[in-house]
Amino acid sequence: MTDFSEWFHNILEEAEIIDSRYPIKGMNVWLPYGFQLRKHTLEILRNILDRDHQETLFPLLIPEDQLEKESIHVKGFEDEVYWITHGGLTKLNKKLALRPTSETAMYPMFSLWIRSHTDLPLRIYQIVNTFRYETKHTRPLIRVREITTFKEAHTVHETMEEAEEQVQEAIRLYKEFFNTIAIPYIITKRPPWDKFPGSDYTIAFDTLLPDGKTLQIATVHNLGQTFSKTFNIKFETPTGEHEYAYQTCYGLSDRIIASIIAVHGDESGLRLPPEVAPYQIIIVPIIFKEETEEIMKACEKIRDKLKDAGFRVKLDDRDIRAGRKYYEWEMKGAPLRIEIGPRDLKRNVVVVARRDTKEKIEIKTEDLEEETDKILHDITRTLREEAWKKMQDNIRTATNLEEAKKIIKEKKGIISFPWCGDEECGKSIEEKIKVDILGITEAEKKSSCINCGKEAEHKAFLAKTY
Ligand SMILES: Nc1ncnc2c1ncn2[C@@H]1O[C@H](COS(=O)(=O)NC(=O)[C@@H](N)CS)[C@@H](O)[C@H]1O
Ligand SMILES: [Mg+2]
Ligand SMILES: [Zn+2]
Repeated sequence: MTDFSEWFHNILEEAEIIDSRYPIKGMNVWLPYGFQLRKHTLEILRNILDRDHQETLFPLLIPEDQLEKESIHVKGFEDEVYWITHGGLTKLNKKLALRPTSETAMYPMFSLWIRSHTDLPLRIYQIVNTFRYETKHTRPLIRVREITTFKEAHTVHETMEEAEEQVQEAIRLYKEFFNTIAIPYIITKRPPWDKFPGSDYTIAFDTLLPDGKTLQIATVHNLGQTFSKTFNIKFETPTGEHEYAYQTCYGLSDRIIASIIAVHGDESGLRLPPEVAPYQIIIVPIIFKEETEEIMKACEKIRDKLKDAGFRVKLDDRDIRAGRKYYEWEMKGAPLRIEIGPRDLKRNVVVVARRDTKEKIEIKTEDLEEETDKILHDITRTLREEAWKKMQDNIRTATNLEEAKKIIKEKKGIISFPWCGDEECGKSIEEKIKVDILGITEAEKKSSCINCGKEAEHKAFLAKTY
């Protein structure tokens, strides 16, 4: 893990997550094993969202005049939009954009759908690919040009209070999601210069990667009435007036998979939380010439029993050395491995090896389902606690710029500091010590700003970021 970037790129290939040899920069192929990891991750996300959102699907292409309606929004994306100019040999009379995000695809339709307060609140989401011509260094899963797993939720409300409540609800459901996949986060309100283009404000979830840089893994935006005024999303109130609606949107992307890989990985490769692992249990027969038949029978019986109990289990019966199998499934992050040899068979036990702690446990065969379930839950808890501790051990406080500079130079990580909140002061901090201000959290006891000395009513965080 000395060179995280190298480790990350290698493991994506070795664990067969994606193939980045596709001949367009920033666009990659999901390989079957990686696709299953993505599929199980999205299942968890959908189960959470489907409680009070409805899933939809909008067209990929956005007419130029629609994309450009909201001036601040389009300004924020103008250098990232991919354009389509031809249909076959025919030049299109107006360019079509590949959605970089779908506000301008959705909101003209919302304007048609929403007439009365009885049509509100509207809460929809889609999980699609979006396209951003990223000019900064692209990196698989972390900064891609085709964002293949872009979950965007968009909500419409009668009042600002309801929109505020929806922002809090989005934060709650993201916390539940990240806790389920054992990813730690810090939540801050982005500085005004870093909020989503066209939004009133942006709340962001950042996690810390092993190289001490933070990754923005989800964002929640309060859009106020900016887009409803631009796209004429109005509703008739119970007393017959016509009001512009209040909106929010919240998104996450392939970076979720990047964080599962990066945060939980170790020298031997991936360590996947059982909730998302393509295989939760790998059975490896320990074969000795004379008793092959019996061993295989016992393994198949145990595989069927665990499958019936609802686990994702694979019997690795390839004709290769057991040690090769151990290496491979440790590298691919399978949470549990079950070894069954002649001695175990005689004593009616199996040996279970945990991927998170690498400890081996002997379990009576008849207790296997119950014990497996307990151990898998314990693996998620262990991964979550370890990841939270690693992140919290790397949040340090600086009371002056020199201190902040020193910590960033030596350790990177996240730095909490008192900040006045002024834009030019914030920008000068970013300039002076080459960091990004992640944002502010709830106001803390008054102190003086790390940079300008004025009264600081914010506790802010800064870090080197992706
Ligand atoms: N080039 C990229 N590659 C991978 N993930 C990205 C990229 N750009 C943004 N993301 C992720 O996508 C999330 C949502 O993007 S966003 O611009 O912040 N927000 C939106 O687009 C809103 N419309 C959310 S519905 C970000 O928080 C970030 O985690
Ligand atoms: Mg961007
Ligand atoms: Zn200041």
